[in-house]
Amino acid sequence: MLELKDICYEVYDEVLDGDKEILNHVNLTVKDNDFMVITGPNGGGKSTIAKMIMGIIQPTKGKILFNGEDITNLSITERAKLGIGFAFQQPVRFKGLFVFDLLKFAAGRELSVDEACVYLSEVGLCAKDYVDREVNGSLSGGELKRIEIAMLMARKSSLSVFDEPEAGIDLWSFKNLVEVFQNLRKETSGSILIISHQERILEIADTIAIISNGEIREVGSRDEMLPKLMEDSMECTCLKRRGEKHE
Ligand SMILES: Nc1ncnc2c1ncn2[C@@H]1O[C@H](COP(=O)(O)OP(=O)(O)OP(=O)(O)O)[C@@H](O)[C@H]1O
Repeated sequence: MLELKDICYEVYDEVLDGDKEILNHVNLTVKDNDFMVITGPNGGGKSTIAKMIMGIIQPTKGKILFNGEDITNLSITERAKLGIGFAFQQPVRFKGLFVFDLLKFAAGRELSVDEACVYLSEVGLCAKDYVDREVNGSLSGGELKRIEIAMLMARKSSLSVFDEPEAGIDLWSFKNLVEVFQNLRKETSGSILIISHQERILEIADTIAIISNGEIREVGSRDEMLPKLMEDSMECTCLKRRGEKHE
């Protein structure tokens, strides 16, 4: 499905007055129908990988293959057409558009209001209050985040990438969010890649990858990786345990 091959990413850093290495020879494979969670300490390079998969930034070195096709130089739109969907850590506001329009565009087909309402309800929004809302500054960060997740549900991408879906979601709704991902997995035939620090999201993964300092440290099955992460979380703060606040 998705292969990152020897990916490096460098940016010019004014403070250093030189190149700063953000990703260092990253190799990672997301298999068909895999539910992978990438985790690791802040600043490790997780969002950078997500942005690279979507085509928002280009690697300095290396290749990205999607179903065997080299997509390294394809635009965001071209990748979306191939079936890669992305939910941002900080969702974008689209002034002048309404929630229903966004869901319809995301689905890429005719969508009834009833269907749109099902997606909104699934992400814990009272559908009748939101379907006609404009996607402007009046929506809170948490509301936008949920609308974005509903968009990916409507899109049914063959690869759905979520960057910290828990950010801005209150603890009350978080349990539902975990259920949303479990349902998404049951209902879609594609792969899911989630960037997360949350234990409860890691618990529903098939595969867990750990990245720190721009390098993949370890990749393995949930059963293999969770005990190690739990041990590490006693020593560091990279993993948020049950009941901890999501920021
Ligand atoms: N354009 C850039 N210029 C300079 N530094 C950058 C740039 N993009 C990313 N970085 C740095 O690269 C590192 C990795 O950033 P990234 O956002 O990928 O981390 P992350 O693992 O997603 O962190 P978090 O868990 O806090 O969201 C950080 O130290 C960040 O400051």
